[in-house]
Parts: sequence; C-alpha cells; structure tokens
Amino acid sequence: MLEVKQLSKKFGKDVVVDIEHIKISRGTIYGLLGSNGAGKTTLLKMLSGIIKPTSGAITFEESPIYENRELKARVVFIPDQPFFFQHYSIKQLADFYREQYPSFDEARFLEFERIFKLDTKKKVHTFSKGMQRQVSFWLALSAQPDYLILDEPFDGLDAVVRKKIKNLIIRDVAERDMTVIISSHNLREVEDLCNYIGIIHKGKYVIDRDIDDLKTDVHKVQIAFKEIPDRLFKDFHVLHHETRGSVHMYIVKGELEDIKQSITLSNPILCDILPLTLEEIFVYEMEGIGYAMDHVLV
Ligand SMILES: Nc1ncnc2c1ncn2[C@@H]1O[C@H](COP(=O)(O)OP(=O)(O)OP(=O)(O)O)[C@@H](O)[C@H]1O
Repeated sequence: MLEVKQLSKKFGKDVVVDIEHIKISRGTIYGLLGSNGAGKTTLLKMLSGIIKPTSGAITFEESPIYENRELKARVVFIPDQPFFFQHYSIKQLADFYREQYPSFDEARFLEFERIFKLDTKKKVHTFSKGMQRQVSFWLALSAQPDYLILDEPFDGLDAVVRKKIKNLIIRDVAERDMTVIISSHNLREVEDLCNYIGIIHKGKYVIDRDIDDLKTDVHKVQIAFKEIPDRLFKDFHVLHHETRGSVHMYIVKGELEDIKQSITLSNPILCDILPLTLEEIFVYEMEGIGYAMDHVLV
C-alpha cells in the first residue's frame, strides 16, 4: 500500500502541494485529475522519489521512497515529456533498465517487440513523440514494476496504441497486482481504466473516491407531481435540483431502494431514475462541495 500523510511541497513561498492523507491499495488503478498547474506533476514526482517533499511522509508498504534505491527499483515513473539518453537505441536503453530494475523480464521485452513493432537498433531521438512514448511503456512494462506512475501518459498516442497500452496495463494489474497512478486533465480519457479517482485543485485534494461507490451512490431522478410534496428527499443529500416546466430534476445521494421508496410515498404522476455518466457525477459532487467543475478539470 502507498500512503501519503501531511504532505506539502513549497517552491519559494508558494505552497503547490498540500495534502492531508491519501491511501492507495495494491492493484488499484488510480486516476489523479486536476487542471493545469493543480500540482499533479509535483505530486507524482514526490511519489516517485524524484523530488523531496518540504514536509510529510510518503511510504510504500511502510518504507519511505525518497533516497530508497531498493524501493525505487520497484517503481517506474513515466514523465509527461519522455526522457531518454537520446543517442541510445531501444536495445541500449533495455540494458540500462536491466541494471536498474532486477525484475526486468526478457520474455516480456521480446513479446512487446511484436506489439510495438519498433526497430530496437534505431536511436530513440529519431522516433516521433508518440513512438518515444511507446518506447517508455515498452521498457516500463518489461521492468515489471509493482508501482507504475504515469504523468499524462496517453498524450500523442493514437487510439489503437492507447487501447493496446491500456490492455497491457490492465493485464499487469490483474496478473501481478501492479498499482498504477495516472495523471490526466481529462476524466473521459481515464474513466474506462481507473477504479479510483482523486481530484487535486490548487495543490489540495477535493475528491478521493472509489468509482463504484460513486456510481452506486448518486442518482438522477426526473419527476413530476400534481403538487410538489413537502417531504420529498428531505432525508437525502440532494446535490442538485432544477425545474424544467412541470418536471423536476434531482441529483440525489443515497441507496437506490431508499430513494425509490421515498418517491413512491410522494405519489408522482411521472418518474424516471436515470444513470449518470462519471463526468456528471463529478460535476455534481464538486458543486456539492462548492467548486465549479469548469475551473477544476477541462
Ligand atoms: N521547479 C519549480 N519551481 C517553481 N515552481 C514550480 C516548479 N515546478 C512546478 N512549479 C509550480 O507548481 C505548480 C504546480 O505545477 P505542476 O507541474 O505540479 O502542475 P500540474 O497539475 O502537473 O500541471 P499541468 O497539468 O499543467 O502539467 C505550478 O504553479 C507550477 O508553476
């Protein structure tokens, strides 16, 4: 398990990360979302042990990551700008990874050659940005990390390659219990992959939730009455309410069965309970805690 406690990072006087607590269990695919400048990259670099926090603790299975070579050999970070020794070929980079990561697996390296179909003897600086990103994944997944930390990983990759890489990640999570942390601005891009979402805004955490909990916990109710009852949803947390003509739309938190019971008691002339997209859930959840989503995500 990865745990963060009372973590802060200052650059000069600016506090760019200020997080009380995060817990990420093994085998989680964790989406870290936030707008430009929210603090995602700074947080990921601290999680990877690349930069030192100003204060607080980051532990993986209770060992601190910073300056911990043994632990770092189980963690791979892919930055938003691929960073390589530019004059190395894929073959030479693989030698470097073999030295850094004792769990580097030859069979996988060869298997990925068939998947990515790039010339292993060519120098990486001759590859396009998207091809270089493929090389990052090729090497990272060959190293079989326990923790894979990805900063905007899908930028510049075409749809087919994205799908292939997502499948490879899911395979490693299922087979090896790999933990993955992925930063993105874009909820739609990561929602099919992640089972947990954290949203960071101006360095602070505003949401940290299991996606299944979110989906089973929030419902959209469209309802019409002859006369609006006083007690409708009085015992529930209503995240949003609007009226279009005679139809009321409520976004309600709570157990579906309890919500249905409350509706039946209110004797509506029309009622529909609809599923929400993940994006809608976040918009309403954020509204519920006083944030306009527009300013938090793109
Ligand atoms: N080395 C640095 N020195 C000074 N300030 C920095 C440094 N690195 C980051 N910052 C500041 O910290 C804040 C958070 O930056 P960070 O790169 O972590 O955000 P981000 O959420 O990854 O943004 P983006 O989505 O645009 O990549 C920004 O205000 C940035 O200017």
